[in-house]
Amino acid sequence: MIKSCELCGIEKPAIKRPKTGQGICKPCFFSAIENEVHETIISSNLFHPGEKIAIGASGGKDSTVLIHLLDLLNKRHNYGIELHLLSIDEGIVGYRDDSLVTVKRNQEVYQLPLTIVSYSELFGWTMDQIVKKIGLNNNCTYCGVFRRQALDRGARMIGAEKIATGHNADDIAETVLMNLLRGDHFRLGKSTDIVTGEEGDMPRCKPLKYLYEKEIVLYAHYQNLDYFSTECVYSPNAYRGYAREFLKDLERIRPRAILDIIHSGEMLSVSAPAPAKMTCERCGNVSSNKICKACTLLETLSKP
Ligand SMILES: Nc1ncnc2c1ncn2[C@@H]1O[C@H](COP(=O)(O)OP(=O)(O)OP(=O)(O)O)[C@@H](O)[C@H]1O
Repeated sequence: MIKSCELCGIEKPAIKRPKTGQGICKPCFFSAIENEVHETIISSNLFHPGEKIAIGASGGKDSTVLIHLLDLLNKRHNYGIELHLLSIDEGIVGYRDDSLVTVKRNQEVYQLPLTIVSYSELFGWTMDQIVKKIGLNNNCTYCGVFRRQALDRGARMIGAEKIATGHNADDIAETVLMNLLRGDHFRLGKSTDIVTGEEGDMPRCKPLKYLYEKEIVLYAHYQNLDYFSTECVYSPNAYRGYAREFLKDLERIRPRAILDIIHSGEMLSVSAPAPAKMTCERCGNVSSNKICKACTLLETLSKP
């Protein structure tokens, strides 16, 4: 006898759901993903009517699924939010220029406004130039610090109230593991927050916080979404790579491990007070010190 979908009991199962192991049909899989993200948005009170949300659009699978879901759920459930795509061009030839072409195609599909800001216009350096100058050792640090500030400045430019990024459950569980291994108890406490930066003027939220990477890939595939799937041409973050491999091994044995790590992270309290937010004396952007990390890195680049 052919088994039917474990959710509706009618259709033929087409997918073994990575998160639960259930054999389900495509329509039930789509509903499960869409309802889970809606539930996350509502239970965490992520959006308010009239808000402009800048979606960090990199052209990759996560942010492409994020664009698709926010557009769909905003219409389906009348959130009353205005969506605006925001892409950061780090200046990596053969990687970001190609992924931005994908973002532009999606802008047409979803008919959403798109703003692109580049490292070169904001900082006077492209990542290609930075790598030429400093090599492949510390380049991810520069890229991460600059991207954080570029997203903030881009979102302010377009008049957004909040940034939404495509960070998924795997990304968050990896970050919990990395902070645990580093003994970084302050970041450990913050790493599972669904909204961060509320103390500053540009909060960030992660509506895909509970979605597994494998399910995002399946959703994008079965919905025929247009995304760019090449890895960055520069060396990946090695430490995160180890955490990722470990997490994948755990997931193979016990798929719930990803959610359990997130829940453990959520339960760990932070004993240290958050560093006070200041304004960088040099560039005027948000900082935890007198001079922000981006300006400090720019200073090192300007040295011969
Ligand atoms: N160049 C960029 N421009 C705009 N947003 C970005 C950019 N890079 C990353 N982001 C945002 O940060 C999120 C996490 O980025 P990360 O580098 O971890 O990429 P990822 O996990 O491969 O995500 P994606 O599949 O969306 O590229 C992305 O989903 C996106 O919302």
